[in-house]
Amino acid sequence: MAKVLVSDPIDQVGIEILSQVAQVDIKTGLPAEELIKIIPEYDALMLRSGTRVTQEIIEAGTQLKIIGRAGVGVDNIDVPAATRQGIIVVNSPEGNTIAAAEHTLAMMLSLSRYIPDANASVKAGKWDRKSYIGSEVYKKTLGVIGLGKIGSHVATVAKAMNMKILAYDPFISKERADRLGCTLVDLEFLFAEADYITLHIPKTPETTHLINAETLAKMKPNVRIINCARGGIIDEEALVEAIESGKIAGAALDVFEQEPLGESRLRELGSKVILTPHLGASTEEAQVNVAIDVAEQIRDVLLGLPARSAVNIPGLTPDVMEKLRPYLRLAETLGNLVGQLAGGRIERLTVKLQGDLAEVNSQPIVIASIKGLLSQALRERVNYVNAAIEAKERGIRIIETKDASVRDYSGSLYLEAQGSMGEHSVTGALLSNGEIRITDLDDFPINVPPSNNMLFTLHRDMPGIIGKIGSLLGSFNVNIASMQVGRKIVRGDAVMALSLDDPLPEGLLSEITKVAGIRDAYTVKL
Ligand SMILES: NC(=O)c1ccc[n+]([C@@H]2O[C@H](COP(=O)([O-])OP(=O)(O)OC[C@H]3O[C@@H](n4cnc5c(N)ncnc54)[C@H](O)[C@@H]3O)[C@@H](O)[C@H]2O)c1
Ligand SMILES: O=C(O)CC[C@@H](O)C(=O)O
Repeated sequence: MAKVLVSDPIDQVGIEILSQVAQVDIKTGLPAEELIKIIPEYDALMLRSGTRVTQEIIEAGTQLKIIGRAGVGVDNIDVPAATRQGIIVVNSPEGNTIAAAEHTLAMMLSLSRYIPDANASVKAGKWDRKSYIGSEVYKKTLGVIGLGKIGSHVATVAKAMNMKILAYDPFISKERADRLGCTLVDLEFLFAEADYITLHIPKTPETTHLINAETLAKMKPNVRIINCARGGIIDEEALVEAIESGKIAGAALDVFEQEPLGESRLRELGSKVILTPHLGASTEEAQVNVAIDVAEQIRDVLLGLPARSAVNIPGLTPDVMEKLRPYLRLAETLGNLVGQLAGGRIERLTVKLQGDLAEVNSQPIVIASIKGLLSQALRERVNYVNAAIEAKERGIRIIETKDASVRDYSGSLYLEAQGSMGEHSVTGALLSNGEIRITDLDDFPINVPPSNNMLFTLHRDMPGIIGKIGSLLGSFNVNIASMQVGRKIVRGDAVMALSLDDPLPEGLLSEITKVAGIRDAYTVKL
């Protein structure tokens, strides 16, 4: 039975889903060394933001097939390291959107009305109504940085509170911003105009310390900043100075450069600052949503099904995957075949989807073709996750084309590879019963099923040559299962495709190439 390690607190509903297919061990708060020690025995790892999945942990996870992040941000997982190792990383892109957006709005209102401090004061026995004169958000300007899922919901609710919304997001269209009632602006304008600034962007090299001494200096003195996105987008030192010196009015932070927050001057800024311990996703509803979303994906992957929200492979719904599965098999088989014909060092692979196949999502088929192409070199190390990256690292140029006008079969796949043994092409199609047929080799029409041991020859179309090859194979006790010849013109060049019951013995291939009229011969294992 597969084994899943749950390394952060996850809602019970997720554990129940995982338990349908795996032994589930819940071990939260493990130090990194401990995790490295035990990870080799697990097929899957499920976590929240509390576990940092480093390259070292990933490399130790030799059995790992999937890492599931019960939440959105995967910045606590070394995704490139997982991709290199062929491990799928999945998340829950929408499960906690509302929770994080509502936390943001709660922070904005609490900051404006000093609610945490006023509450603490009453609980301390006081009745102080003078110290907590707040300000309204009504008719104020909210600057939303990052108009994705959470930013959009924040903007929609803030709009209903009659706030004017400015948004900065270089990847969002004006039409989408218009539909949300937001004005897309550049950062300089947003900094200069906003009374509240809220961050809803991922932490990337470009967004790290986006809010720093220089950008803080461009803001209004009454501005209040809310960060429920990721620690490190704000330079905390610079923020503390700006609040202390009165350059800005305050900040509400749910996320920090270091989590848990250690010693920090942020704690000393009184009612101008609200701090919560990364609670954006902490609602019952969100925790159920993300637990179900991610546990289901882990379960499916352990059952050999696709994941719907993989961050490092194309996400495919099970019904689309079901339809594509026979074509993925076709692509892998042809990739493997053309890779062996073209030789070890492949420089280029062209993948052409023809006929009805030109209508489907090509990305998985291209990836399957690459997987097949690299399978001789990498064996089980290559999979759908790392095939593209492995090809890139080997400098293989991938060209993808489509031609809906090819109508030999309802859909066919053409692969052409340039490698150390020259350029070769193969075409294949599926019969109505799902069987694969190789329908073309180096532009010669044939019609053969793939088999474990195959022999292909390029020869002159002349009497006796087929018999000679047959006798030669017979003299080495190799049984022929099927044989097909393809030619374009009579007595011109032709190809012969043979399925063999036995592998070709050492030395036989060079004997075959010596037969008069044979130009080339290739043996292939599929
Ligand atoms: N506090 C929490 O518990 C909590 C919960 C959920 C999500 N989050 C975080 O909130 C953030 C937003 O999540 P989401 O689900 O809305 O993500 P999303 O992907 O839907 O939206 C992110 C938006 O940021 C934009 N963006 C990317 N780089 C940008 C840049 N340099 N400048 C401006 N915009 C940029 C993207 O175009 C996108 O529209 C993420 O960092 C996520 O990790 C935090
Ligand atoms: O796990 C959590 O509670 C935080 C989740 C949040 O930061 C996310 O990115 O989804």
